Amino acid sequence: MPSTAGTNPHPGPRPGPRPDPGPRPDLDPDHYPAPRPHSHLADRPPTRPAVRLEEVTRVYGRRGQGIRALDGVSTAIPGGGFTAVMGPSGSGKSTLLHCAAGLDRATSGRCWIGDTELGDLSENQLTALRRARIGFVFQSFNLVPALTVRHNIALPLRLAGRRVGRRRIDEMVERVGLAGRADARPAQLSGGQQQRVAIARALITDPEVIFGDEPTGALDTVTAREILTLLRDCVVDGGQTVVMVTHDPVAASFADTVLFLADGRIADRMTEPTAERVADRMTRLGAWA
Ligand SMILES: Nc1ncnc2c1ncn2[C@@H]1O[C@H](COP(=O)(O)OP(=O)(O)OP(=O)(O)O)[C@@H](O)[C@H]1O
Repeated sequence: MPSTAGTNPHPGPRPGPRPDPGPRPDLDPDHYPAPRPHSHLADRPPTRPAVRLEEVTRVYGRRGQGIRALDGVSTAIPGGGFTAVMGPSGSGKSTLLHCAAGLDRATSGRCWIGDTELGDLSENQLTALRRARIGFVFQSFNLVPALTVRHNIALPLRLAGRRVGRRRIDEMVERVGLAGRADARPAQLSGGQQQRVAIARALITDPEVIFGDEPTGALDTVTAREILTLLRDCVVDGGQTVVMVTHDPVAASFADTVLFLADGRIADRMTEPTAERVADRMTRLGAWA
């Protein structure tokens, strides 16, 4: 999906009323229809947080003297919801994702997946937790080129020493819309199909949380919408929790909640987002100045 950064007609905050810039083609609902209504959470009883951060800081550099990428972030992400994380470049989105997912250690503060505090875990325990309870989807797909679709999807089960049931893999292949392509290798698939494999691989262990770092960043608009719909289906139909970093307001509009980061802090939180409201909030954060 092309970033909206280069086409934003409202560069940076400015004093006084803004002139009407006319419609943004990338936010035109006919061009890019809105996702399903954000109503499914309202029908459910409140769930315990799937991910929780308490006063988390992450400072890069020697002896904590360097860049403060996260600066006292506290948030609870509900289970069974779709949360997008947005913010200007360098605001700490990836760092937040990495700390929350146990790919990086916070400098101070505490992070939980469910009831498990990550700071209490050894490296081996953290690796085991990631394999069993977390799925990842990246912008660059990160598939193993030599392995078929089926074997890529089965990989997390093999790494965790779990049984690989052929029927389960085939069901997963079908669920992500790749029936008939199970024996293909990644190079024989389109970008969107490769991301479907990556999502199936993330889902195969039935993880508590799927973290996505710009999962649609390398895809065209139509394919991105298909992938976002698939992720949303994981939440609405599968009861999964998805946390996704994105730069794209339209992608964020597929989420139930958007967290906005600025300078390593949570600057705002929006429920039932629309692309227009998200774009407006990002503009006011100075994201596209
Ligand atoms: N390994 C690292 N070493 C030093 N500084 C880092 C490291 N990783 C990130 N940073 C710095 O931490 C800050 C936050 O980076 P981060 O990648 O989390 O931001 P981001 O919001 O994801 O940015 P982008 O949207 O550009 O991907 C930035 O100033 C970045 O330069």
